[in-house]
Amino acid sequence: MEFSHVPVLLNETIEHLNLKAGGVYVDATLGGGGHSEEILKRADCRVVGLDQDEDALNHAAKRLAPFGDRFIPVKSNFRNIRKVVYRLGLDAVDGVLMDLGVSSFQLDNPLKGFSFQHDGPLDMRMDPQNPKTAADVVNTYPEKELIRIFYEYGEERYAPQIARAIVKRREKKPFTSTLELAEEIIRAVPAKARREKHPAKRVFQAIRIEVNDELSSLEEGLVGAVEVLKPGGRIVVITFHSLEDRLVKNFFRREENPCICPKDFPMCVCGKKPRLKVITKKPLVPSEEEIEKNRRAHSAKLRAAEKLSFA
Ligand SMILES: C[S@@+](CC[C@H](N)C(=O)[O-])C[C@H]1O[C@@H](n2cnc3c(N)ncnc32)[C@H](O)[C@@H]1O
Repeated sequence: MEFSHVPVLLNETIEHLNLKAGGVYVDATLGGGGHSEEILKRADCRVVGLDQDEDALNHAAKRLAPFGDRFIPVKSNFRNIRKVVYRLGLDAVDGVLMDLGVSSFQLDNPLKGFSFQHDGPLDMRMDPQNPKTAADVVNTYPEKELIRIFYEYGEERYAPQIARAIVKRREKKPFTSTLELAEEIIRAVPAKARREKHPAKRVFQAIRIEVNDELSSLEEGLVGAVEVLKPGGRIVVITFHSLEDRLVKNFFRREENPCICPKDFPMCVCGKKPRLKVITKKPLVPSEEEIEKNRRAHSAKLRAAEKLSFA
């Protein structure tokens, strides 16, 4: 299968990473290697590229082979960024990029089971070694738990109706394919909801987040990223839905202003010191021109922050 993924907010990412010759940058979501390639072209630096999907990693390693030992591929979840950096014998790095979610390659490959439009196995694992698949979630989670996931991770208003329909149907025959599930979701929502976005979009997002434990990975990855950054180093995060964006925004805010003392205290006694300065007070979004060329970019938001010198 052809690997095609157009990097989102490419110039904005490069600009906010503030690249310098001799620097070391972690691309924590290597994917097709588009962002990494541009980083390697724009500065005489090194890139450590992480992905939990071995197919993505192998493809990107081939694409970036011309850069020789300036590119270091590592199969890992970015929640382990600290371990990866220290194992490579590095004390700290100059920048970290996270371009979240799945790549077009993963979405368009029916065998990975991410798409509600192409039929494939109910899988959705970015890392095939992860024991939990989408089929496990859909066929074994209690109804209450499905409702919670659809509400929390999909912000799906028809969560109870969809969860009920899934549980009723699986009692007769467990779900095995993406289209079976998508069709059941379509039947479960009221007719007016079928006219809006594809009714399965939010539920598929929710199941994908659950299968890959995406929000905890992100939280842990952000903590690790701040720790491995050198003073003055930058972290750039591109998100694709409001849950991720809120998590990043709140994390950056807490790191910029961590004091937990009551507001009426004359001075800080909690001792918590800021570690980041937020560079993007509002998130950057793609231009209309970029969205026209690449539909996938339409929900992207970029936030960047810099590690403080005394952190
Ligand atoms: C949106 S794509 C990145 C595309 C890339 N920036 C490019 O230009 O081609 C996201 C990639 O990150 C990987 N990924 C997502 N979450 C991850 C995590 N927690 N740890 C490691 N890799 C992750 C996915 O497998 C996918 O290949």
